[in-house]
Amino acid sequence: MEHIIEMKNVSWFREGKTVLKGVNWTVSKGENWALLGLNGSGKTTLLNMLNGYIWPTQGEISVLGEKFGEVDIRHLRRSIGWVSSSLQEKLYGNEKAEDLVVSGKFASIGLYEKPSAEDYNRAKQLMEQLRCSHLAGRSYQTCSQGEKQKLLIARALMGSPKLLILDEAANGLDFISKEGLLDSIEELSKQPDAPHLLYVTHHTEEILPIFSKTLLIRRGEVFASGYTKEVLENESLSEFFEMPVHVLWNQDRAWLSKK
Ligand SMILES: Nc1ncnc2c1ncn2[C@@H]1O[C@H](COP(=O)(O)OP(=O)(O)OP(=O)(O)O)[C@@H](O)[C@H]1O
Repeated sequence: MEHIIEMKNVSWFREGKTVLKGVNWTVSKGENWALLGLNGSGKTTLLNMLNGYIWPTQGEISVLGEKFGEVDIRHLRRSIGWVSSSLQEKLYGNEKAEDLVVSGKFASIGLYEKPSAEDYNRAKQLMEQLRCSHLAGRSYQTCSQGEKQKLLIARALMGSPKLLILDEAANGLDFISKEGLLDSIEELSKQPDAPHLLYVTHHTEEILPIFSKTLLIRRGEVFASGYTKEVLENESLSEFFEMPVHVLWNQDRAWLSKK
């Protein structure tokens, strides 16, 4: 498999509206990408498409080397983790943190078996890796937003995905929790068995240096795509936001202000 994601001229029309238009995008093996766009730019639609929940009106999609239309999408989904603050927040309540993490193994294959001691060991390891092992024994609903995000990432990793989508993962987090989560994501990316990461965000400064490539999407079209350092610069971002902005690079992250 050469490409992790390949979209060729992908469009999606709905209710007389063009939601995605002529999207060409290739994620090659070994790359971690950020996806940046304003509200309503088409990010969620794109993610729904990658996961096969919606079908392109035009164009071709391959994910993990499997071409849509020729592959059993439910099978493919087992290899894709999708952590979304808005979607998954509502799903769990009383469950203990470690049970929630362990359940990721079964969620991805859509059946429930009694988890083995080995499964719990793996869950513990993942919680340690994400620096949230102190949450064992706590019920999910009593955890903070930042802690919940880490548990949901650990849960997604339990299914050993090859592609992990982090969808507005730092939404609603305070400064400390956000930086803590970003540190964990950076560490995760350095593990030998790390999945390919796709980090979806509204904020340039959340794009860590591990995301060497960035896709800018605006009004359903690819505005720019390429090396993060080249994409996140004054001229291109001012045009992207249709407002003069200044980018300050600090510790390899792009901090934005109005000019
Ligand atoms: N099923 C649908 N039918 C009609 N229009 C839709 C549908 N789904 C999305 N849209 C429209 O397509 C556009 C893109 O929506 P999408 O949710 O993909 O944006 P987004 O980038 O994820 O936004 P946000 O950052 O606010 O979550 C919006 O204008 C939205 O109203």
